[in-house]
Amino acid sequence: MIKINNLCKNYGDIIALNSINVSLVDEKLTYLVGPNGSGKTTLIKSILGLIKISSGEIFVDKLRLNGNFSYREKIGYMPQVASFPENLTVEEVIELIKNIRSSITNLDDELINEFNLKKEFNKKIKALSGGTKQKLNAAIAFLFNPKILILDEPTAGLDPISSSLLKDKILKEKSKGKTILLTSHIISELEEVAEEIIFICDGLIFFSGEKNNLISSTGEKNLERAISKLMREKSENFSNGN
Ligand SMILES: Nc1ncnc2c1ncn2[C@@H]1O[C@H](COP(=O)(O)OP(=O)(O)OP(=O)(O)O)[C@@H](O)[C@H]1O
Repeated sequence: MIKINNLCKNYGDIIALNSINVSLVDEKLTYLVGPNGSGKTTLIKSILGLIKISSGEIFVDKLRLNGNFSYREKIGYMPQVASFPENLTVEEVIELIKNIRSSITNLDDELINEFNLKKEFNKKIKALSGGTKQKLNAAIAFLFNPKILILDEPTAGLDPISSSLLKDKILKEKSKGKTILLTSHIISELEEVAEEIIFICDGLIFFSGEKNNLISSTGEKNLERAISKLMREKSENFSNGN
């Protein structure tokens, strides 16, 4: 469904993505993991067409991305930090986005209800707490029933109850056959939901495959320890100049 060939992205002298080749497995939940500054958000933004890639190809449902953004209708995106118009109310923001995507009618307002967002409907965005803004961000990502979900640090800033509600929703959508890509630094929190892992470091992909294969290849007992081991190895290699 999403296939990436030789993707490079430079920001001036910084090589954020260095000839990446990777595919997302359809109907699975892929966990994109790597240290700070490794290229995760750049990869996500490349798939979404939010940045201009330096070279390479990205295919979504066999369609090569070439400046036509209609494919984005298939994707629900939850950015790391949402930027909604500060002077609109929560309800106005939801209505605005519904109007923009008016062709999609089978809306999924489950998270709006689960997060009890209706009680915040009359508040302006600038008056929301960080966690409530994050709940709105999540609710909008799921609202249009997309077949692909891209979630950048989805549980960051959420209290434990809201975080569990969101994890349950992610699992529910996965069981319906959605393809999900998510990032998080809190590995233990999302270990249970992950099936496939992409490990990225310094713009290079060092592992892409099943979670259990990664754990067994490192000889560790869980994903958190396996990823920590990989990160330590990579940082030692870089400091040794390898
Ligand atoms: N707009 C930009 N201009 C210049 N450099 C950028 C820009 N965005 C990202 N970078 C650089 O690209 C590299 C990859 O950044 P990216 O945000 O993709 O990392 P990340 O893995 O998402 O990090 P984090 O886990 O901290 O969110 C970093 O070196 C970063 O400083």
